[in-house]
Amino acid sequence: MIHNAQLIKQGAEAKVYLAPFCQRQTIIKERFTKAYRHPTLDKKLTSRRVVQEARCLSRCQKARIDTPTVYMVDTENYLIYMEYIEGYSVREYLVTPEGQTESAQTKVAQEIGRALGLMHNIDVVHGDLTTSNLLMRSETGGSVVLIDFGLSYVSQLVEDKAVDLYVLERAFSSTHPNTEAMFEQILKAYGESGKASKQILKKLEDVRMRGRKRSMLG
Ligand SMILES: Nc1ncnc2c1ncn2[C@@H]1O[C@H](COP(=O)(O)OP(=O)(O)OP(=O)(O)O)[C@@H](O)[C@H]1O
Repeated sequence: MIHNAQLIKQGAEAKVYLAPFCQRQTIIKERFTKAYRHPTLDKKLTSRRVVQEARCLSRCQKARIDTPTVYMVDTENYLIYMEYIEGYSVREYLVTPEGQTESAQTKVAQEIGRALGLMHNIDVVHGDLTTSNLLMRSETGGSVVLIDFGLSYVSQLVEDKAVDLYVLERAFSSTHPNTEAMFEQILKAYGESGKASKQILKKLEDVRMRGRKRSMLG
């Protein structure tokens, strides 16, 4: 690992470091290999996931969706070097109500909805939308950046995109009480910026219904 790297998150699947690289602070995400898998298969699967994550990040960036710029991919060591976003997460923003105005919250919701609409337009499904995976750039006064494409993939399916939104809705309702109105604003902005967004929002109603049935059945 790079000299002076500081571990900032140790997850179940990856370690995330902050380290100087080419004279700037850089995020280095390192995926683990799994000891229980056959070594050859494991190498293949782990490097495939690294490539998939980097590809989805680059695909978003090409479409001008604010995501960390990928500087380098090292498939031998399962590393992605990417831009460090100085800022805070939407989760942190929402749990610190001081200084939050209604209009500022509306702006954040509109940016999230727009970013998700654009991402789904290019058929990227994030796969793990939570308020921790939405960062706000300090530099620009809090514009929204999408991060953690570790579970992302390319799909044209309306169902996959609706489930993506549903995952975020559940994250909002379980982590942030009284944010139903904000989530509605996210969906409104999403509806205005996505190509097939009306169809996807319709599908979201079915996905919600299934979710409710499942929780009723326990
Ligand atoms: N580009 C970035 N800029 C700033 N902070 C970042 C960046 N990427 C990740 N982080 C920080 O590191 C944390 C963990 O990163 P990430 O969510 O990508 O990893 P993970 O959840 O462990 O990975 P995965 O879900 O792919 O297994 C984030 O919540 C965020 O705080």
